[in-house]
Amino acid sequence: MSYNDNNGQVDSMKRDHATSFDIKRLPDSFKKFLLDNSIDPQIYTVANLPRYIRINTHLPDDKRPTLEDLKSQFETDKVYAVDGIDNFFMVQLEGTTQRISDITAYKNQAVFGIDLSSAIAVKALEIQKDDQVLDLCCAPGAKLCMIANILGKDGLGTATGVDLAGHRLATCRSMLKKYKVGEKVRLFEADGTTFQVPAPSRLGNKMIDPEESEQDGARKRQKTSLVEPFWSARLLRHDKQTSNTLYDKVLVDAECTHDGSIAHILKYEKWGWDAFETNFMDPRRIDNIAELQCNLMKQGWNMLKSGGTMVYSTCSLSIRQNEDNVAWFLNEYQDAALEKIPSFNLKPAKIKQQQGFPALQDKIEANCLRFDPISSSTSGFFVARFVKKPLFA
Ligand SMILES: C[S@@+](CC[C@H](N)C(=O)[O-])C[C@H]1O[C@@H](n2cnc3c(N)ncnc32)[C@H](O)[C@@H]1O
Repeated sequence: MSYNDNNGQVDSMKRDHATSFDIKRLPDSFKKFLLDNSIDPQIYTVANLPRYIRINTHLPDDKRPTLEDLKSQFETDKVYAVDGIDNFFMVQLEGTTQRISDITAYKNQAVFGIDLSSAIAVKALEIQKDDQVLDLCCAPGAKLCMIANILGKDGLGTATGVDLAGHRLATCRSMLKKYKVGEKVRLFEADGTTFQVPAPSRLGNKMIDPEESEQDGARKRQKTSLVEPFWSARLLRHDKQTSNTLYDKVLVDAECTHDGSIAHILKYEKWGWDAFETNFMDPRRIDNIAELQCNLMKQGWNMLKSGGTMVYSTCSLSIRQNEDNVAWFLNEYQDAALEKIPSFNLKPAKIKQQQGFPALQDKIEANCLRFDPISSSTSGFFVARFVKKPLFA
């Protein structure tokens, strides 16, 4: 492992990978899935990946742990600030008995765990304090907490989280409350492929969109029926859903086969691979997931302002759910421009070859990011960022 610890910042993520899992134990259908997607099965043998935490910046400065506090609480010097992502730290836990949940900063809600690849997806939204942000698949909510944290307490920015699963949204609500970051957040239990609630028009007694007049609102109020939120912060509770306002930023962190989440896949060792095959490897299930992802991207785009940014991400490493979907989207939406995303200290994996639109391959390779345990020492993750251009500029 080589780190430059001069000022506590990560210089290089090169590390020796310990192995813990015999890939011969993976079921045949999954091995075929990996082969079809040119995914190296060795990624499932990588153990002791670094862990990542974000400081809860809703807390006042004197309640936030410093790098030295974190080293002392983790009982290791191997804690590093991630260069380029404020308030974000990597910790190498092997050799210590501590877990993230053991440290005082975690117990005081001063830090939360979130993988660096996920943080890069949130960072790619380039959230500003007045942004209206839509998170179309928000539960259980680590990215939504980070979004709320970046929006901060000043400004007119809000976050709207949507998820189909009520029980997962309940976890999300608990997280927002636990970290006390939900004062400008609302949640909807809804299908993201048809979700049409506009960005809120008011934050408490402040107008978010000054061009939206009361009269317009009253006229539209007669036509629209209110979609009841699953949960809403007090400041957003009386939104009449009558604005015409679309969102500045949309995150589509789509439902996927989760094959990039090594910890998730290895749980099936205990649960039984049969359940994994039924849940994820059935070809009809994979077709349906890819179609769902395209429909989520479509609706995310419909709800995005001109000039706005949409980030698409999955924790799958399959071509079908990543490069193929990006190519499909670029071909479908002439107003979509793919933008390069900084990878910070991480060394991304190679972008795979999609089949549908060969002319778009160079653009996808130049702009999208793939992460995996071997290349980047993170969970498997894919991120693409689109900006909505004016159609007839
Ligand atoms: C990868 S997880 C999202 C993780 C989340 N962004 C986070 O950071 O914790 C995908 C989520 O999509 C939700 N989902 C599945 N189908 C959906 C749909 N049609 N509309 C909205 N959410 C959906 C699932 O319930 C699941 O919570």
